[in-house]
Amino acid sequence: MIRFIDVHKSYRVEGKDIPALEPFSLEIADGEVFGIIGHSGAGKSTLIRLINLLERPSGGRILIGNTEMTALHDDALREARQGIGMIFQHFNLLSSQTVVENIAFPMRLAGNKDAKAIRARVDELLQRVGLTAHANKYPSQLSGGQKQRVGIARALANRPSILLCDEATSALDPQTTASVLELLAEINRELKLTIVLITHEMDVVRRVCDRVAVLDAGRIVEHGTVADVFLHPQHATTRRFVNEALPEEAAGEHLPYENVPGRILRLSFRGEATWSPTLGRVTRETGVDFNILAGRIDRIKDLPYGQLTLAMQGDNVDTALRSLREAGIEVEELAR
Ligand SMILES: Nc1ncnc2c1ncn2[C@@H]1O[C@H](COP(=O)(O)OP(=O)(O)OP(=O)(O)O)[C@@H](O)[C@H]1O
Repeated sequence: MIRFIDVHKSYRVEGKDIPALEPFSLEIADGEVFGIIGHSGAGKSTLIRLINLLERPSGGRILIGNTEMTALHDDALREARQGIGMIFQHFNLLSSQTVVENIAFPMRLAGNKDAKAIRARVDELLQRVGLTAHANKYPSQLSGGQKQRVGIARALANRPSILLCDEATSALDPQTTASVLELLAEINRELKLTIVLITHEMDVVRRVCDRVAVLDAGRIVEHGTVADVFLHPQHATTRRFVNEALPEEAAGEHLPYENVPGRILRLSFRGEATWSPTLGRVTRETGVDFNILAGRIDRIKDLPYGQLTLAMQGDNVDTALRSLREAGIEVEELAR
């Protein structure tokens, strides 16, 4: 578990303390993929760099497991950092070194002198990230997606339990982004390591994260499971991010309802409820009529979900809504 306890951070600029992160406490569980989303300048890089103490907090404590990171210095800190891998937006590879040498680098840095063992580990990592055929190339001979795969292999070299991803897909096209996110999800599943990623794209959060925190001007304004935050965003900033990831019409938020007869409802289905014919059953049983105004079916990580905006009419609408809720469908009334 990564724990931030009453942490805050200011930068000293020209003799003045400029706050970058307001005091916050946060827990990130072992084995989860945790996303931090925010606009430029919100404090994402600062927050993620606090975890491995690339930035020291101005106050508060940061713990990883039972180790208080904020109490460590020098050798102890260097050792603790070996348990934390990091990948970057611009990859940060050594341009004069081959793929193999780049991946071997952190093992050498950690004092490993067994060339055979290092090479065996590099080969294993090359296979994991799908770059075996590119082992002897230099970074300039690789595509952006391949460079990030080298970054991932290098970050995994010393078998960390935490992987930090600093805008790892921001420089990649959508298709390459999807394949790198799929690789991160696979690593999380198979190696059970904790992944903390920062991004300004809700779609990245939707594809791989279990939970998310929304940062706005140095404050965590909302956090929770991705499904909760995605389907019921509370804060204006979160709503903007969600709407960027979805065509707004699909959520049915701003349709001209005035001329539509009936009560305007938004139904959200999660998991198994997405596939079961509950709406048909309930409307048959209660004799209500409905008219679909907007809708979508998608996935949040591995969870299928659907949202339908509809107008419902009839004498038994309240009974129908009760039955839908009992069947695990969330019902919001948008207008009546
Ligand atoms: N080394 C520094 N010295 C002074 N101020 C800094 C420093 N690093 C960051 N800041 C300031 O702290 C605030 C948060 O910056 P941070 O880089 O953490 O945001 P971010 O959300 O990662 O933004 P971006 O997506 O643009 O990288 C900003 O106002 C920034 O100008």
